[in-house]
Amino acid sequence: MKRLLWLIAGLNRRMMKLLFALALIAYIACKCTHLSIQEQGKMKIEQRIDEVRLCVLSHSFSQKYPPVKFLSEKDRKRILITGGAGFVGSHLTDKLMMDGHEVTVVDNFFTGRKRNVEHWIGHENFELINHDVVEPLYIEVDQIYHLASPASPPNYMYNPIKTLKTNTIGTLNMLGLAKRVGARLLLASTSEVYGDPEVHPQNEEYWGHVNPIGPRACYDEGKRVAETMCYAYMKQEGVEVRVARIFNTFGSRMHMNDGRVVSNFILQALQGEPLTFQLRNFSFVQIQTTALCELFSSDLVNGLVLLMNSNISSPVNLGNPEEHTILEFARLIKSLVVSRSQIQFLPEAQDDPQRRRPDIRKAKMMLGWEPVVPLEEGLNKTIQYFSRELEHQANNQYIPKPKAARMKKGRPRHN
Ligand SMILES: O=c1ccn([C@@H]2O[C@H](COP(=O)(O)OP(=O)(O)O[C@H]3OC[C@@H](O)[C@H](O)[C@H]3O)[C@@H](O)[C@H]2O)c(=O)[nH]1
Repeated sequence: MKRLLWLIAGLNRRMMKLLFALALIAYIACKCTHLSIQEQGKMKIEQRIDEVRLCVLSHSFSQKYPPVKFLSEKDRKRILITGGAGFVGSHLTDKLMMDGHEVTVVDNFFTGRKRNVEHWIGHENFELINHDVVEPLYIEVDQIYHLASPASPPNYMYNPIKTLKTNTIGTLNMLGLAKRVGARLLLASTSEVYGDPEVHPQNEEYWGHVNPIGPRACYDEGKRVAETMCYAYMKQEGVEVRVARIFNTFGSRMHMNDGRVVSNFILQALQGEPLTFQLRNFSFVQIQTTALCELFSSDLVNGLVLLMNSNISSPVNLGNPEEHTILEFARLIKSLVVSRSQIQFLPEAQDDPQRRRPDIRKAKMMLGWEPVVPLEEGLNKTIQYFSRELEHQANNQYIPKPKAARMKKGRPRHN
């Protein structure tokens, strides 16, 4: 009996050990399975992140940018364009990007628009900064194209104090930057420094005829003092400067509300509105003879790049010397658009220059530059652009109205 009890006890011990071992295995197995579920989950998340990353990367690789030339480190420049999202600035951005440079666009989006440069966003050579040049800027660059300023009369007259600040403090800030980093600065000046000229055509030696207290003075005098600042920095601090005196320019990416004559006429013709022709007196002679010179934007951009990379530090006129009467412009635009719009004669605004035509002999001789785009071709491209813009706006339920040039009165906002 004793033996039997001992045998049972022995068996129980063995059973106990066996059971204990089984429990231990089960516990470990359970733990392991639990860990692997967690790990599997973690792996799954990591896998998902990798997939998304891959998707983003492949998207950015497959994103179509306009073709960009490859430039070696030595030839590739770091270029700042102030006002680079505007009408002229964005075309300049396109050219410099396609030439293979690194371009930083600075714009406060008063008249510039992201849409003008959105096709470069994400490109490794491109950067867009929302910044007002009235505030200092600290970046490393080799060249500065200083274009930031409203350029059309209704826009620069909208807030004259701001226009003055942009052209004075803004230019000082950019010249300070150029001095600090040893960059060359090109100022986008204007034919408006000649005011209402008493000589015709205007060459770069002419000092101008500007009313310092008139409605155009914020821009005219602002640009005149900007030029003065450039030459003070050149003489006193050795900053390399280039000054382009830009005459009337038109082209795609002009703002719908720009208010200059070509964009107004095109928009009015496309919308079947009367073409607003502004005149000092409505005599037959004036209607037939009031003349206009208009440069197409791609010609201007080529001139700006040639000037920047030249050794000419004195001012250079960039404009189209080909004169057409405003009536010719109106008729040509009407026929290209096939529009039934009438021509409406409006009284001329105060201080409008009577006649301006660039003498471009200096640019021809020293830069080998002259306009090459025929008027009709430039107008057709601009008309196509405005048609597309109108379509886009209509899809967004917004019908823009051309701005009646210089008729604006009232107290503008000041900041
Ligand atoms: O709707 C309009 C607008 C303008 N005009 C006339 O067209 C002529 C040109 O006017 P714009 O508004 O196009 O341009 P402005 O010549 O006055 O100024 C321009 O000149 C040089 C550039 O540097 C500047 O960007 C811009 O201010 C003026 O005689 C003006 O009275 C019209 O007949 N109808």
